[in-house]
Amino acid sequence: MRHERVPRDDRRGDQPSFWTSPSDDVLRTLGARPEGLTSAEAEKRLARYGANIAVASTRRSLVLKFVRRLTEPLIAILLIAGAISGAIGDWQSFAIILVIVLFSVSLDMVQEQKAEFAVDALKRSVAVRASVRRDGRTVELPVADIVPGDVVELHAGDLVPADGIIIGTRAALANEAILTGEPYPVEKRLGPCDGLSPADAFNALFGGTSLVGGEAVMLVVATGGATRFGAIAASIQEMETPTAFEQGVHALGMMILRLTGFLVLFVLLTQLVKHGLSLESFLFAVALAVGLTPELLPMVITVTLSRGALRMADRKVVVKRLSAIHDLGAMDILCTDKTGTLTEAKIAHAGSFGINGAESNRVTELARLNSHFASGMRSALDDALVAGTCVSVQDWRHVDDLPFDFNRRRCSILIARGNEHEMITKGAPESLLSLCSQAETAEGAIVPLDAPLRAKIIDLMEAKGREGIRLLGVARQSMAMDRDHIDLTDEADLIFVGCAAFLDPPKLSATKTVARLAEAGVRVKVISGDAAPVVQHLVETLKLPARGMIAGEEIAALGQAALISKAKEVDLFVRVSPEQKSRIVQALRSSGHTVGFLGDGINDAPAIHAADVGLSVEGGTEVAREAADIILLAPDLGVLADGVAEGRRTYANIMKYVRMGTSSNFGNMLSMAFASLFLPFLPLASVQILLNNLIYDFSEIGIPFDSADAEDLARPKTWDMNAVLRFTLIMGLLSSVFDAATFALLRIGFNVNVSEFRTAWFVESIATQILVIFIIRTAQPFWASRPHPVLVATSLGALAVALVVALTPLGGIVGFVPLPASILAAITGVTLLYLASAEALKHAAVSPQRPKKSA
Ligand SMILES: Nc1ncnc2c1ncn2[C@@H]1O[C@H](COP(=O)(O)OP(=O)(O)OP(=O)(O)O)[C@@H](O)[C@H]1O
Ligand SMILES: [Mg+2]
Repeated sequence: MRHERVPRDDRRGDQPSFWTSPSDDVLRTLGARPEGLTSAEAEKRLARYGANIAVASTRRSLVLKFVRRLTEPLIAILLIAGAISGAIGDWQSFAIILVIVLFSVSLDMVQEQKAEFAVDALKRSVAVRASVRRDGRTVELPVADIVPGDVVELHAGDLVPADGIIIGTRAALANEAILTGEPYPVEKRLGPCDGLSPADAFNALFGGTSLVGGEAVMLVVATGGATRFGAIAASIQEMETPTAFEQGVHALGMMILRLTGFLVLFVLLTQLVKHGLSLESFLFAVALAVGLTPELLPMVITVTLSRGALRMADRKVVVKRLSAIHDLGAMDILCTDKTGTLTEAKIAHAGSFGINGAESNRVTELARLNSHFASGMRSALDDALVAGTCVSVQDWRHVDDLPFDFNRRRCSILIARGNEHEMITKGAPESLLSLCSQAETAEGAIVPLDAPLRAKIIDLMEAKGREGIRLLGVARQSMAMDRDHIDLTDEADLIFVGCAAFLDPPKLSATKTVARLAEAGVRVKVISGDAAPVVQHLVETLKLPARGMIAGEEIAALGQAALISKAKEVDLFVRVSPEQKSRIVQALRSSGHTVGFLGDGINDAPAIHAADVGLSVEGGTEVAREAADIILLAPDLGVLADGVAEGRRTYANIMKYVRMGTSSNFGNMLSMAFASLFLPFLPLASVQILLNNLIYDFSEIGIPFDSADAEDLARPKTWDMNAVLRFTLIMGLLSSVFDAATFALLRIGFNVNVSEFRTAWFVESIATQILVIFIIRTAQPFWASRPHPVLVATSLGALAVALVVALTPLGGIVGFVPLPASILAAITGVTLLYLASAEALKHAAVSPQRPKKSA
């Protein structure tokens, strides 16, 4: 086996400032070649350096997860208490506790694990890939497979997959904001570089940054955890900030936890005072705490969201950040860019016109030369231009160019032919026109660009725009022969030649989608870099219900406060820069809206990042897809409206758990406190409480499958703590009243003994807890909304198991006794009465959510 020369240190590179060495030296140290590694070499290196993943996954193995759950304080105490009872001879309790605990812990875990696996597979399907030279060819590989020594080809819009040194470049511009905070792109060129600081390293690219212009070939020096900034970058990208909804659920969980703590202490104290210290009452208190803690909520949220993600995947929507599903359901404003989302992005060059409005080959020729020689970011407009043949490309030689950027909205090239030296600029026509002082006529004469001519050209452009034709202005200037470079000051005093025209058919599915969204309470706003007439025409063609328009120029003059009020009123934003896109999103968010942003370009990435829910499309640039939380695989926008419905359905189902959990927990707490005060014995043995908890958990497995009522899907929904508290108080009190009635009935009415009491109480408690789901899962009368068969099966199945355990000789193991028919009949009566009261009271408990104020 050939020994490979590779850097010694596996983790943090022993090449602290690799960019200070000449690239040949770096190639040699890495045992690499400009044409790339072979697959065999790469495989060896992968084994040695590990996958190129900046932050090792925190996902634990199944066994570790299991152990971690068993060592959670409550479960641990329970197991110890169980062991003590085993030690003093009550081995039966010990065995039962052990079985129940193991069973319920595995039940949660298996569900969670299954869901996570499925979602991980989905995420991998949209993972970032990179073009790598291997075996003398360029192949697309998952970023994780990249190793030191690899040669990676990068284009504008790509993410830089690892740290490396540039060995080839064409006007590469990198955005390193994620590392340096500097929003403006920095130029990258060949080295070596003297500066020791990475900020000086003009010849290096760093993992986590992105290429926003030009092209670069990079030799990978460090991967994964060894990258200079990779770890930071990845943690920024991967950070899942909890949504308002998750925070709400968490706050609620904490509140229940504290109440449970109080209650358990209270029960322990009353037992202590009444009966002195006993293992039994201690076990009872612990079992109670286990039963009452909302330990299932996190698992429930994961499982419900994962199921939501899987269902969305069926509709060709991949969810990268699970909690984005909530945001999608809560979203009340969707911002979208134009090309590729509202249009087909099948851009075709549809001729050109000169200053008199007549068809002009000259303009087309100049535009094509510009597209051909421009080295920066290429847009679909360039592709459309160079798709046609340009006769004179061969004659010209590239001298210099000023790449495109989204703030100038133009690019210039300097080319030479014989003794000609020409600068050609193309870009957003109205701003290009303002840089011109002369114009070229169809006959080739240069005339002054006076006010009437200027007005005529503007009229011409607006007329084309109103027909939905996109335009790029073309201007030129002859330069002195000794000029070998151009800079921004040269973009002045130009000669206007005309405009190239483009067509991009509107996406007809957008009309229906926007209508569906509007019906669902989501307002759509278009945020485009294009000109006002084009956007206006598109909006009219698609019959979008949009009002008001504002241009980037005006936005630049607005303070944030003014923008906040303006952004709410206006639906169309034109000629906006990438920074303005994200400013608009932030303004909308700060006025209380939940904002989505759908875009595909480099210029959309900041806004996608700034939104509550960032959306991109399969064909979008890598940076946009990386910034997005959700990626639409199908070009049809209809999936978006489906996604919103799915988000709301998921929300509705989680609310079912929350309601079930809070009302029964709160009710049980009150009842237990009450029982331990007034009963001469414990209302349930500890194993019975655990069994109750287990069966109840099982009954809820079906909830993520459940369908939601049309009412739940109609409006954006957000977490409302007051509504939850209101529900908890009303429904919790109701269940306590019925518990108290059952106590009284059993003790006074039937004068039962301890075992009979516990059996009857167990049956009543589990039946009411399980069956009430059919009442509270819908705001309609329960018979009007049909539950999902899986939910029916798990609920009734769990109830059947509970009844079998309690009412057959099997129950003897956990201390149950057969009940006389009269008691059974009475319990059935109480349960039915409870369900009827719950049905009657639920409208008061579920206060209808206040509709969010619309924009
Ligand atoms: N290759 C190019 N050369 C010169 N100018 C360009 C080029 N690409 C785009 N422009 C100019 O920059 C403007 C903004 O670019 P672009 O249309 O991609 O922005 P956007 O915000 O993504 O718009 P959209 O809503 O259409 O997706 C264009 O309208 C055009 O005037
Ligand atoms: Mg765009």
